[in-house]
Amino acid sequence: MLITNIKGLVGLHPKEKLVLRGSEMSNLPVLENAWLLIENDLIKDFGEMDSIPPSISCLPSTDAVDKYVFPSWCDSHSHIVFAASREEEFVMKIQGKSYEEIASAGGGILNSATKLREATEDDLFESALVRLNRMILNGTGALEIKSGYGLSVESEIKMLKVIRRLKENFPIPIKATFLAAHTYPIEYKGNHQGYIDLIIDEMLPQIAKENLADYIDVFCEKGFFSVEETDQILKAGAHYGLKPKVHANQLSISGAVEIAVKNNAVSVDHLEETNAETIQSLLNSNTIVTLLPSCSFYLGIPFGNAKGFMEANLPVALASDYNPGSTPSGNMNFVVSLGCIKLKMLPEQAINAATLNGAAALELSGDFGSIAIGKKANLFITKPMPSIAYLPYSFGETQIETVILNGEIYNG
Ligand SMILES: N=CN[C@@H](CCC(=O)O)C(=O)O
Ligand SMILES: [Zn+2]
Repeated sequence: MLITNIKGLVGLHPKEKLVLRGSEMSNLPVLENAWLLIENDLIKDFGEMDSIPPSISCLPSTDAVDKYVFPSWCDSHSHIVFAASREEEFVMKIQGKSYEEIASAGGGILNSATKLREATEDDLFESALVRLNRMILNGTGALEIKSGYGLSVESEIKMLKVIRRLKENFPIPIKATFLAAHTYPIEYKGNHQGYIDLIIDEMLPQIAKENLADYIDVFCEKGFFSVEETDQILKAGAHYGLKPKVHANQLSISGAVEIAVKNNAVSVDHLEETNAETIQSLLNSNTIVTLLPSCSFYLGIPFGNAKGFMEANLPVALASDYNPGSTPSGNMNFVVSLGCIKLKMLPEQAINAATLNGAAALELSGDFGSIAIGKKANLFITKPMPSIAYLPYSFGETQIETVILNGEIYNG
C-alpha cells in the first residue's frame, strides 16, 4: 500500500526511541507533503513527495491530500470485559453520591462482579468485541485489558479467557492484566488475608500455567487494598513472571506509587492525587505515569498533574480506562482532547502520550506507537484537517477517516 500527498506524516520518532520523558514529549516530528509505503504489515519507507523515487511513484496509491497520517493510539489501560452497563450509578452520581458511597451501597465494582458471575464466556466475548471494534474504528491500534470483575477463581479465569479470545480474533496486539485485587468480594470483607491467599495460592498458579496474563494489577486505595496487601500481591505476581501495573492515588495519596515503583512497576495509573513525594518516588525509575483524564472528567475528581510530571522529566502516557463504572468510553480522541483541555498538555505532548508512551506502557514501543521503518503499519488517515492541533481541538467529533492495521484497511 502506498499513501501519497499526505499533508503531514505524524510521529516520526526513530525506531530505537522507546519512550519520551519530560521535555522530549514536546517534540512530535512531522514530515509535510509526504508519501508512505507499507509492505505486508510493516512500514517499508517514507519520504517527501518532491523526491519520491519513480519506482515507488508508479505504484497504485491512496491519495491523502489535505489529510494527516497518525500512528494508531496505544491505549494501555482498559476494563472492556464486563457484563452490563451501570447507568443507574450514573444517576446516583448526578444526585450527589460519591464514588465511595456508591461502592459501599453495593454498587461499583461489586455490582459488576455480581453480573459478570452470571454471564457466560460467550456473552462476555460478544459484548466486549462490540466495544473493541468501536475503539479500533476510533483509532486504537494496541490495547491493554484487565480482569477484575470476576473476584473468584472461576470468574477471573473466565474474564482472562475472554481477553485471550479477543487477542486471537482481533488484528491488534492486546496485553492482559490480572486484577483480581480490584476489591474484596463480600464473602471476604472480614477476611482480607483469605482473599489474598485465594489470589496467590489458587488464581495465580492457574493463570501462569495457562499463560493467561501479561501483568498484575492492584487497586491500592483506602477501602480497597492497603499498601502492605498490594506489596504482598505484587511480589506473588512477580514470582510467576507478571510485572505490575498499579491503580494508584486515584482517590487519595496512599503510598501506592512508592510501593509500585519498589516492585518495578511498568506503569502507575490514575494519579489524580499527587504530591512532591509521589513525584520524588518516581524520579529514578523506569515506571511510566499513565493518566486517565476521561475518568476524572466522568467522576468529577481532580485531573492528573501532567505538567508537574513532565517538568520532573517523567514519561507520561494517556489511556482511556474504559469501564462501566468510572469511564464508560474508550474513545482515545476524546482522551487526547481532555489531555489538552484539562491537563494543559500541548497537542504534541498529548499525542506522544497516547501513542509512543502508551506503547511503552504496553512494552510494545519497539513495534508500535510511532511511524518508523520496520514498525507495524498500524495507523490512521484523518479527514482533511487544517492542522494537527485541529484533532484535539474538535473534541467529540471524529477526524478519523481510514484505519489501517497490519497494512490493511480495517472496516470493522
Ligand atoms: N479504580 C478502579 N477501577 C476502575 C473503576 C472500576 C469500576 O468502577 O467498575 C477505574 O480504573 O476507574
Ligand atoms: Zn482502571
